[in-house]
Amino acid sequence: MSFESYSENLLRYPELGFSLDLSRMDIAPSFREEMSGKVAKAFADIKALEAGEIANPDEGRMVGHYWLRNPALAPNEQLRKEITEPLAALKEFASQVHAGEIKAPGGSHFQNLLIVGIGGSALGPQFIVEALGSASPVATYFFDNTDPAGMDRTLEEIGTDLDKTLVLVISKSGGTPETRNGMLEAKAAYESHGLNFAQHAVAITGEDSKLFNFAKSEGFVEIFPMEDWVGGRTSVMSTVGLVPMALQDIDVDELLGGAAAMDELTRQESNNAAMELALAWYHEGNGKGEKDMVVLPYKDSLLLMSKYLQQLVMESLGKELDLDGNVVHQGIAVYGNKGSTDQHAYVQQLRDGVHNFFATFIEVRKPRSGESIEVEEGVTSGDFLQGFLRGTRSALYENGRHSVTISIPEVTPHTVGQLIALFERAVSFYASLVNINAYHQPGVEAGKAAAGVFLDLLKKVSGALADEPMSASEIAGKTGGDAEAVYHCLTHLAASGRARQVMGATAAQDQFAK
Ligand SMILES: O=P(O)(O)OC[C@H]1O[C@](O)(CO)[C@@H](O)[C@@H]1O
Repeated sequence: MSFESYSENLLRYPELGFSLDLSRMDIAPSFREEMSGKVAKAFADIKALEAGEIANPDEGRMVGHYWLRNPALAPNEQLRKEITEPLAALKEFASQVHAGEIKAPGGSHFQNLLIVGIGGSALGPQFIVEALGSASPVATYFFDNTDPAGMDRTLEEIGTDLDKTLVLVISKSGGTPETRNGMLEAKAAYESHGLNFAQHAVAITGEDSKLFNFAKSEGFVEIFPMEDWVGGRTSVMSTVGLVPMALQDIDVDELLGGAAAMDELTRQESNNAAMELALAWYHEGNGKGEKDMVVLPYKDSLLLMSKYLQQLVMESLGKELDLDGNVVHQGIAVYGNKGSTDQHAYVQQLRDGVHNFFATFIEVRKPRSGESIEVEEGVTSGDFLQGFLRGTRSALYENGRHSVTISIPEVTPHTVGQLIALFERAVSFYASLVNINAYHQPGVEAGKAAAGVFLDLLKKVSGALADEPMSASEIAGKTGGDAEAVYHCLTHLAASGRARQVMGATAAQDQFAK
């Protein structure tokens, strides 16, 4: 590839030190021409969304995450207040915690945070603390699952410091079972140490949700609001992400400022990094997600970026129906870890194996804050990191595998804000290009409903166990439900010490008793 061609395909925002290199995507100039109608519609759509249109028609909701970093954009005064008042309150709360004006009931400063949440109510805070929290005055722990062993492990890590640990229970809906369970497990742990849970707990949730009412009645230290016009996966710049950030002493204004700057630059109709990224995704996957997105940040602190983007992209774009009700089965699969570590894991397949992906390299130009030693004559560890990034990009391209390279000067609240905004806006644009609603998640409900069916059956199966051993089919005869579903309940009860299992030659011949 000629240098001219690289240069023509390198989009730069010099004021941010940001660039987006699309040269290795091999997009013919005619493609933009072909897409011009869809692109014009996507610009009109995002304008309407930012003006407060019901952009999430299924849920009848506005989509307001772009207002969070520019409240002046919000369509009315009430909405502006819903952004600015909690922002001022959370900063004040964090400064009171840091000053020891709000402290643990025993009199110590809060030294730890335990964040209880899942999906969009955990991934943003997890990504942020990993990227920016190295100098934080508090240690942060998470319950982001209903795995009892995982919670036990986290509690063991906190150890005897539970009395100095502030719990943030985060749930927009306030009714997510995993989060409810995590909160109840945390409460039980506090009580087993003779501590009052509510006096160590803060809720971040929608007004009048189950969690809101629980927090009110128990007397939590504080409740921060979460508005229905902010989706979980785009909530990191709402109270969901900013309360933890402020407590971790990470500059929230810088994060918001970085996002606002990227928003502004990606409102323009030319030199628009978010639109170019969305078009590149469309081109690569034929507008049908035929290629997976492999995210490779060459910086350890951005390790969780692929996980964060996985939810943002896959929950937003993975849809069965388009906005006209046609079955489209849209989506883009996202996975990744970090470079150059993955060079020694799956890059072998990327280079030589099944060709079902494109790579997204994230380059952080500044290697480290201090001086570097030479690991070989004239060469530092950072030179190696850069060498591996450049080398992998070239090696992939030589074998016909495309890549995008996003470059930022260093990992700061401002640049992380830019990256989040870039991908949020690329998702908004891509959703318009393929005509889907990026802001609902009907598929998640199917799994939740099925889990409810399992739990109901589990209770019946547990009640039907007797001293006399029976097979799964015999128990199914008493409880209803199909024998396989009953069998899964029985093996789970046996594994958790609530049933006895006598193995037969086959699953159908296994016997179960009380
Ligand atoms: O904040 P909540 O309501 O607990 O929801 C947690 C997550 O669950 C989902 O609704 C579905 O996975 C996500 O969209 C959301 O971020």
